[in-house]
Amino acid sequence: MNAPIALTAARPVTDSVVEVRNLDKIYAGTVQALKDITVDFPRGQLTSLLGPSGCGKTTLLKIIAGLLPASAGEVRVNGKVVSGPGPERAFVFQDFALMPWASVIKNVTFGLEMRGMAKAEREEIARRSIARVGLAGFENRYPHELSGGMRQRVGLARALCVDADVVMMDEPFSAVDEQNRRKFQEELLTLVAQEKKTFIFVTHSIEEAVYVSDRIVLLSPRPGRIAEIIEPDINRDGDTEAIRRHPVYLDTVDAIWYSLKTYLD
Ligand SMILES: Nc1ncnc2c1ncn2[C@@H]1O[C@H](COP(=O)(O)OP(=O)(O)OP(=O)(O)O)[C@@H](O)[C@H]1O
Repeated sequence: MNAPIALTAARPVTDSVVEVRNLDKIYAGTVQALKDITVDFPRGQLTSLLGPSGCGKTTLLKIIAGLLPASAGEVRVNGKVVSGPGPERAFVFQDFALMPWASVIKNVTFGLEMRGMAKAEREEIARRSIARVGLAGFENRYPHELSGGMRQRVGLARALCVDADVVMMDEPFSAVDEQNRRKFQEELLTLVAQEKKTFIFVTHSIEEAVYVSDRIVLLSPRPGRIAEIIEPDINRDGDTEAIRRHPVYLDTVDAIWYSLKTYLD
């Protein structure tokens, strides 16, 4: 079988927020999760990390977040070497990591409270970000009173309210049903356009990556290496529903599937 189309190769990055250089990760001295990863994340864009299960997507994201040390190589954010978490980076966890005993607003203000911000100011900021993710009116509810999709929004509101340059999301839509997943993907596009932040998004769904990403970093199976970097040439300014029927969307999904399939054969 021939590849359906050539993938649109990425252009060189001129303004990167995050620079990853020659990164290796070896767990417990034996499991090589990542090998010689060098990649740039352009400012204001959404970049997806895509690849088969176990290829090191979460590992790479956590190293960029400063939650996990690299075994070799380095990450720079706005030119500064990462040695731990920092206020310019926010992380949305796969399970949203909400505090079950705390209300929505308390969960959202947590990061600001850690920074020592006064209560009135942090609550005002939190209310704004809760509204931005469509949860106005739910400030005093508790996580167990919310659906999976709403909990996901709380996790996102918490990441937005710390006003980080870089928002990292680890499979944020994996716990919601297909209909909500589509809705969130559309909302994410609006958010990326409005927020002018740099988003790094982990997914193992090819369709999702092509739908939401300006740039897709395709990783090979473990040890994860950069297989390809793709920039789907899709205009995302207009009707978000139309993207899924766009010939470039369909061809790019096919071409990535073909590319990943070579690893499975
Ligand atoms: N703490 C750990 N100790 C040892 N090995 C680990 C550890 N964490 C992850 N690994 C291994 O490293 C590899 C990469 O894991 P990682 O979770 O980054 O992959 P992933 O691409 O995010 O996977 P998935 O799509 O299934 O979430 C896997 O083989 C995993 O088993």
